[in-house]
Amino acid sequence: MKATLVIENISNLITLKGENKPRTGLDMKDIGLIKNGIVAVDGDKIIYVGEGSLPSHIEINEKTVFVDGKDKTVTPGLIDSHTHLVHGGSRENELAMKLEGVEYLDILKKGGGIHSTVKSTKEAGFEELYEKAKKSLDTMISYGVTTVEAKSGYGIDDFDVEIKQMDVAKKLNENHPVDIVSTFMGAHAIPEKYGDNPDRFVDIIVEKMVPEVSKRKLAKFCDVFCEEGVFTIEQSRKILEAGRKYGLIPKIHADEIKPLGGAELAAEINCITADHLVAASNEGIKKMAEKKVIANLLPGTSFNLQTGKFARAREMIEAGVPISLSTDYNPGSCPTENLQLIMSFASLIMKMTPEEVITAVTINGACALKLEEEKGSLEKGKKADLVIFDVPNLNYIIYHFGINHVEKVIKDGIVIN
Ligand SMILES: N=CN[C@@H](CCC(=O)O)C(=O)O
Ligand SMILES: [Zn+2]
Repeated sequence: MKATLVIENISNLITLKGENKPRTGLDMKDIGLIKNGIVAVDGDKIIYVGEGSLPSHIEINEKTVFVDGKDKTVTPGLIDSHTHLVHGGSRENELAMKLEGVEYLDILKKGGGIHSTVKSTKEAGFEELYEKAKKSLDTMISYGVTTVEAKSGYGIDDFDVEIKQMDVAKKLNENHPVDIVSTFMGAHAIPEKYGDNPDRFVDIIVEKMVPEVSKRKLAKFCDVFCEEGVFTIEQSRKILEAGRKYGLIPKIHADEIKPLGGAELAAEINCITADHLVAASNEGIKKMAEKKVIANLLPGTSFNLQTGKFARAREMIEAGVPISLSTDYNPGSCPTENLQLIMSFASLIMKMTPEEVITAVTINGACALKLEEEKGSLEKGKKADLVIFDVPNLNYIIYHFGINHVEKVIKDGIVIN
């Protein structure tokens, strides 16, 4: 077996090795740490992970690239499994309102918030959206993110705009080193013209949009903003079940602000993830644990919305719910691409340990995107997506917060920076 790339003398090699399934409870602390580790890669795949030097069956030659990992911490490529990557415009105009205490759902009700980004996304051409999202991806990869989920949802009833967003994501996936997984989220807000009859819009999503998205293979997942004043539990169930019928795996924005029962619904219909969950009930948490629905937590959103309320990560972990963590990058409720900052919030505010945090943004993030067979841990046969952090240990990444600790990213076996 020949190695095209070897990362050697790694002071802290965090492999996350283990079963390819969502990690829960104490398993979230088991990060497969190897001191003085070594990783060998052939092309875009890992061929060896171990301690010390390479075994004799791994050949090297003059073309093999060597990277020194002394005093570094190496992890699998980070996975940001909840973003609204492709959108037009920005919403810093909402800051003054937020500082005055106007709530997120009230801004939305008045035709701002998501509706204002719907307008900007409609006005932006394909190239403009592409370049803007590309810039965000460049930032994300510089922070160690090698796989990103991207939702539509700023076209809502304008299906051409929904398709434009997913086409941009598709082209970026082809051209940019970061892997992008698409989610159809036409059910992101009730369009003004359906204000009196939201069920009519639900029917359009179910009867027209979902079959077309599936036919054109534009998305892997289907998502709904299940929230007071947005989509009800019944409407969400209807949309997600229609999605599943057409091969789109269900995800749900659940109990972000009001405890509507989104967590319970996620368990009932076996969503792969329920996201946000700030207001999730005890019963919802219990049911998610039973069904092993991943809680995709987004503490950057709580921080930015200034509600002072964060998802109950500790109770979820103790109940046996698998946790992933994401930025929720979007222009309104969480305008940041920085997943390392989210990792610090998860620990400093939601009291997750550094081990639980790294599990949440690697193997559990991979599970949140159903990519666990190829990503999320450093093991033979998996994709050679790795991050070299210029830090003496894992705790340092979390503790020394707000700056970028990445020294190099390796994507598909290629050293990016
Ligand atoms: N809550 C709904 N959707 C996004 C926000 C989108 C926006 O405000 O533009 C979220 O996950 O936070
Ligand atoms: Zn979201």
